[in-house]
Amino acid sequence: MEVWPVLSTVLHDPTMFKSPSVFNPENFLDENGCFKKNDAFVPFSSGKRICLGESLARMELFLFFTTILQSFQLKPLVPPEDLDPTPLENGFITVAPVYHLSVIPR
Ligand code: HEM
Repeated sequence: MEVWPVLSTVLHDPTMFKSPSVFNPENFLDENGCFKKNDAFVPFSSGKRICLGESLARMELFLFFTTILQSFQLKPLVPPEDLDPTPLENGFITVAPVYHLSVIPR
């Protein structure tokens, strides 16, 4: 028997996330605006087949984004309220929409 784990059902669980279908940092904040660990956030899976590269990926993402944010100011070309971050579906996976940014050295 084959078991296919479908992480998207866990990552979109309405009982675990305030707004599971939209990008909302409040999904990870408590009532005081402090970071709150959510056990349902398992993008690297869990158990025996958990991602072997999790700590490398987390380190890379941290270094990548902190380096960019320390060195540049990022500005959208349109008012932020006009941006729609809803992921695009291609029938198999969802992908982030394309954005154009102005990248200004600090
Ligand atoms: C943001 C980046 C990444 C995400 C979200 C991610 C996510 C995942 C997920 C969900 C699985 C489990 C797939 C399953 O259910 O079988 C997995 C497996 C795996 N990942 Fe990643 N991964 C990332 C980056 C990396 C990197 C950087 C490496 C290595 C340098 C890596 C190496 C692996 C390996 C070897 C497995 C297979 C583990 C096994 O089946 O025993 N991943 N990853």
